[in-house]
Amino acid sequence: MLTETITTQITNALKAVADCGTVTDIFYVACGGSYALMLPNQYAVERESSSIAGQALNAAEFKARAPKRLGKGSVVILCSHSGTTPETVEAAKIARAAGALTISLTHVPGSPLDEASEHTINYTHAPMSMSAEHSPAVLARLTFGILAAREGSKLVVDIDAGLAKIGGIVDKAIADQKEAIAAYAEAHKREPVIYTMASGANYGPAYSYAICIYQEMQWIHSACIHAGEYFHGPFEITDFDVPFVQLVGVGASRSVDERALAFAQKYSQRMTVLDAKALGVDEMPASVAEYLQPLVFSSVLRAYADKLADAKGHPLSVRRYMWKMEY
Ligand SMILES: N[C@@H]1[C@@H](O)[C@H](O)[C@@H](COP(=O)(O)O)O[C@@H]1O
Repeated sequence: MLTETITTQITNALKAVADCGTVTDIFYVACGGSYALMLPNQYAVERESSSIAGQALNAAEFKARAPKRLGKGSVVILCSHSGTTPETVEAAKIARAAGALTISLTHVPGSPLDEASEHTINYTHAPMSMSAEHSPAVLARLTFGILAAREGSKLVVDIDAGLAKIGGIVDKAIADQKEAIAAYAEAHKREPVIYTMASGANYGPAYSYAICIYQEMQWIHSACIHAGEYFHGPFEITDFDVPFVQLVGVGASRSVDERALAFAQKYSQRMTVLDAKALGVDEMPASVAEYLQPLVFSSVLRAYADKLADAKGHPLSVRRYMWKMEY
């Protein structure tokens, strides 16, 4: 059941996009886990739009890079869960000053990001579940809503149909994976290093898992390896005892994932493989499954993270520096 507020907020933001004289660029700007949510949207714009360029940038990089194309023809979509990350708030101010239309996602109404942006969407937050009102779903609705408004794309209809099913798909996938999740947590609770690997739209959730779950929340050394880049450096660290979590997606980049998996499985005995097909992603319309699969992966991966945190006795909420030290 969609709440009136979130749908109205999205509708109002999309109306503003439709009313713009021209839209040549969408900049997706955020930090950390919120930035990772943007990456599948950049991917979708690159795959589907003939007239709009999509670019996802860390908010500090957005300020430093000062894209020359930023201006009246730009829509800048920002996200900060807390609404307080200074780089993201400043990016909203920079975007507005440049004449861009700013649309922000935050969980906290009245937060500095909310105040700094023309349009705000206050999404639902409930890890290990998914709905059309969770932040990555809101981003997909915005991205495909913009493509509908500016280019007449019909895919937003399929996005809505996919999102109507996504809660059930995620619940079933997590239930089906219960034993695999428990086995993974036991087998990895003392690992000092775990790599993640993915490509295409799934690079975002794999990146988020490496930096937010392993590094930030579990203090495990990690890096996210792009499956296509694996053969151009990273594969040299592969060994029988080196653990990887690999996401194998549906859609255009699946062959990139499969090539990396075939090699990694030959030399590592520590591969944890999550295949979108086994997670029920194919139940969504084929036209958009590759754009919505990150929502399934991120929810299932969160279930893996929760169990690992339990097995390690290291709660996901513990930080040494974040929100405690000056940075
Ligand atoms: N895992 C994320 C971090 O990566 C991020 O830096 C921080 C602030 O993010 P936000 O701007 O979304 O509040 O929150 C979370 O802990």
